[in-house]
Amino acid sequence: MSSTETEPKHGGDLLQLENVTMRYGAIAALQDVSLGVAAGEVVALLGDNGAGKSTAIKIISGSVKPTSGRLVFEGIPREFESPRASKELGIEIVYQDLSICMNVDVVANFFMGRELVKRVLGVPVLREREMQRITEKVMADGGTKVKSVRQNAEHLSGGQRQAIELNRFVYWGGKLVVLDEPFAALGIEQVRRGLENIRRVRDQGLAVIIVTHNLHHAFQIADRLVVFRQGRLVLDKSTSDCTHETVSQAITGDGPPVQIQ
Ligand SMILES: Nc1ncnc2c1ncn2[C@@H]1O[C@H](COP(=O)(O)OP(=O)(O)OP(=O)(O)O)[C@@H](O)[C@H]1O
Repeated sequence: MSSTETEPKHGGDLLQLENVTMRYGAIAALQDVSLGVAAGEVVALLGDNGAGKSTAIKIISGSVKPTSGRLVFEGIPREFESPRASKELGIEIVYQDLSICMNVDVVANFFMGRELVKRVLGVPVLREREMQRITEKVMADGGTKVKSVRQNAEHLSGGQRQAIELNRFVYWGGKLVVLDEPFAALGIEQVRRGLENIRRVRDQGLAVIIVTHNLHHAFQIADRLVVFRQGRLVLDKSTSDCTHETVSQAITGDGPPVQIQ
């Protein structure tokens, strides 16, 4: 009897993990996982501690290589040999606040790395005023208000910092963003704004993966819910076809076995 409940494969035209297994010695962090993500879709990855969620996003980001299986991005099998390689393809992993630099302003955060690389390569760089203008415009287009883009990021709220991440991602031509526990440190109003930010980038045709332990948030924002348990993918369904109960049962393995497809 199978304990996996999946629907006919969804989308998946942007990123596909095909039969991916990841072993750490005797531990199988992921076992034969196949998962697709389409452009314009929000997918929530759920599962108890140690279920394999972080391993999945590490593989997508190129931080670790799977023991076996294939990654296909935009229809082409890829070797994601490094986080930089996946970034160049338009894949961004956002760990809680980690990629925002607190002691510089919003403009610097917005252009961090990118303009610096150009400078090193000797490519003409944007003037400071032009960078400020672009930052202001992209933040305004993204519906994010900050008092001044010359403020240090440390003076911004968690929600505003998250908005910088997403706006920056859109501006630099990102295609798939992975948000690891995006609402963990946010208050109710900030979560509401965060959900709006995510809907906006999704509506712009980007793919979003959210890793979360919060079922309520997953139901609010995700088009699809994917549950891992002990390294296996045990549920992959449209959110509208799930209930809190069925998802909780898939996470814990309690209750009647899920339906075989
Ligand atoms: N570098 C590693 N070396 C050995 N075992 C690892 C390593 N990374 C992860 N594991 C193991 O792989 C399994 C899956 O871990 P993973 O971090 O992917 O789970 P998770 O679903 O993200 O959990 P959490 O919600 O607690 O972050 C766990 O049993 C974990 O102990």
